Amino acid sequence: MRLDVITIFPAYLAPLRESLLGKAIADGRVDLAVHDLRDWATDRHRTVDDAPYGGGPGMVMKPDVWGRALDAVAQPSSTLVVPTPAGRRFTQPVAAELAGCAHLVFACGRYEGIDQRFVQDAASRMPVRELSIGDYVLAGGEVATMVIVEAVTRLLPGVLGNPESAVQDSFAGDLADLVEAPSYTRPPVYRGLPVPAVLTSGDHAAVAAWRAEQSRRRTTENRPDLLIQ
Ligand SMILES: Nc1nc2cc(Br)ccc2s1
Repeated sequence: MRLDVITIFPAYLAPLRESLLGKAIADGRVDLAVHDLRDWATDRHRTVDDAPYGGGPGMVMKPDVWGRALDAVAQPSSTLVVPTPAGRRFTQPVAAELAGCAHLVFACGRYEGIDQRFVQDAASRMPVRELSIGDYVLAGGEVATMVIVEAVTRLLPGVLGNPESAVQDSFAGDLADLVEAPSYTRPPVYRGLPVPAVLTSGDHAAVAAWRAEQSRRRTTENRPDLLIQ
């Protein structure tokens, strides 16, 4: 998979080269390039924004600068991902879908967002996914891009140390609409708190049943919205 990220704060994306994704890049499983949007600005001030038509607070990012940037990195197999609070919800199934893409281009908006004509024009020549990572507003799309990139690339073959982990994730595979059961490891007693006895019983069927019940209990307590579908 190739990832191109376009942003006015390239340094913000530095953490993507750490940990699992950093190893996937070193192993050649993922190609990552981060680009400074201002490289495609045409004036000496490298301007990327302007006042909003129709009035209102803040500034809007210019479509022409974004259009030139996308033209420079796009390939026939590209999918454009635009993190935005106004987008469709980014979920584990969406992460799995994006993990099947050959090339993802991330457009990190700032200010009041990107002129919609950039998205409209891009959609005439490639798949475009406007995605929300949650019902809150960040200062820009960079953090949302890192969330999406991590959720997607951990699903790629060979990136996760133990691919079984992805099957037992919350919201995925066996737990499609449930959160995962709580996890425990040594010591057997921590500050007077023992590990649930079933987990040291050696009875795999009992452990599986207990975990399924714990997933249902936790989902009911923390995410009842997942049960109404
Ligand atoms: N939750 C999110 N907030 C924002 C803000 C901007 Br500005 C750009 C993208 C996103 S995604």
